[in-house]
Amino acid sequence: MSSNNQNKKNKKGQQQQKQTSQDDQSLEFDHGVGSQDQTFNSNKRNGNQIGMYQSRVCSTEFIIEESKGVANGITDAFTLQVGETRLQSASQSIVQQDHDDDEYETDEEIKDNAKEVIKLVNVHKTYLLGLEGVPALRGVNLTINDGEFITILGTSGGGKTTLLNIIGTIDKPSKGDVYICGLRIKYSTKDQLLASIRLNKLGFVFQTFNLIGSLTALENVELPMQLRGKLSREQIRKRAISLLEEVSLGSRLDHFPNQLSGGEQQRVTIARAIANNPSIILLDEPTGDLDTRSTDIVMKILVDLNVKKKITMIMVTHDVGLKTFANRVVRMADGKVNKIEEIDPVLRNEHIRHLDDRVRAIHSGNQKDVLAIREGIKEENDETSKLSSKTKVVIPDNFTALKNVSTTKTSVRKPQDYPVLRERFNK
Ligand SMILES: Nc1ncnc2c1ncn2[C@@H]1O[C@H](COP(=O)(O)OP(=O)(O)OP(=O)(O)O)[C@@H](O)[C@H]1O
Repeated sequence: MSSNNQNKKNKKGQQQQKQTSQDDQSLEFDHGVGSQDQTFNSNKRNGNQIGMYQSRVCSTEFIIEESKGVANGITDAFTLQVGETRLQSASQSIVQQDHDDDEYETDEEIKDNAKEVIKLVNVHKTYLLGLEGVPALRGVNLTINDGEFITILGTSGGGKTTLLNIIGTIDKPSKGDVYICGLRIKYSTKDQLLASIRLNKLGFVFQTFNLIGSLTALENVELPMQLRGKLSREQIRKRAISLLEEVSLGSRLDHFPNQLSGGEQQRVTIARAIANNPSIILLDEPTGDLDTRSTDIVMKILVDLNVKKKITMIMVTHDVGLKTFANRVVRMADGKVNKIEEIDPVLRNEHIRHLDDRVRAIHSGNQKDVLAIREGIKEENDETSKLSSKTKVVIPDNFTALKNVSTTKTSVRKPQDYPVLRERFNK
């Protein structure tokens, strides 16, 4: 597109905005990622003024309602509502938008940043510990494109989690610019707006699963959809079931987190994370508590979400073996990005193919195949098999208790099997 056309488009966009009943009112956003394609429109629906913020890769819908009894200037006369959650004091998030033609970027720049979903420019984060400041990030610059899989590796205390929290809007930078889907996050950005971004744009998966213990797997997955308030009860239930089926937990819907293994809990967390169709999933050590088998299953789900559904993945991990599932590896130390490594696509595809083979073998129950396929540890496998052929477990005669151990299969227990839960389940 020529810059003339772009300028015309921008001007037209500005005129259209001026013609709306929300003349000159817009969500606050600065010109950052994909700014040339950001639009703000509003129209009336069911008596509510609906605002739609849209960039090339993201969109967020808001209900703007004239609030009652507030008349201190036009920017104070609105309350921002997202889904069912009325967001108070959002008037400060709705400010004058005055685009000047010269604020738009050139065609070259448009091509360059068309797919950026995250951009951090000289980001600092200092935590206050008593009277002392703890510098966690010291000038981080990073751009992540739509659909990329990024792994963040680095030294302990290097700032990986802090960086993830800032990208996830859980924390705000002390200094520097953060753009998420084109929206600029500042220290002054209202918590309500951040909550809306989290609910609509981001999915989270943590090492510790963070499932709500008193809710079943199904209820945990339903929760973000209920908070968002866009689907009916039936639609939410149907989608939650299908998401759990997608992560092979269709038979465990009514199970509580403490009745699931670590790997299964993590799969529930992933189903919950994708419930609202996020553009980006943030993962902090998602396989940190899992054995290799569960790690493979979880990684296969994550890689599929990235490759097939084009969801951007940003994963903090200590497991160097996982780095080849990413497009790029960001290495952090002392609060800085000290290296960014591109993974050769051929190598990445090969590793993904090996992963597919291993997971297929796991599902077919052939653990021997899984070990044989596991690349990079072949020699170790050889050592292990030598060891296992030599090593014999001898049970001493006087250990009768062990000799009489029953070898019947462990049955899967349902909530009804637990007296404490039976009452709740039958309600
Ligand atoms: N809430 C906090 N208050 C004070 N200091 C903090 C806080 N969170 C993190 N820090 C400090 O910030 C620095 C970066 O911590 P961060 O957790 O981001 O590192 P990390 O790379 O994720 O470490 P690890 O790999 O050990 O999890 C560390 O020095 C840490 O002690």
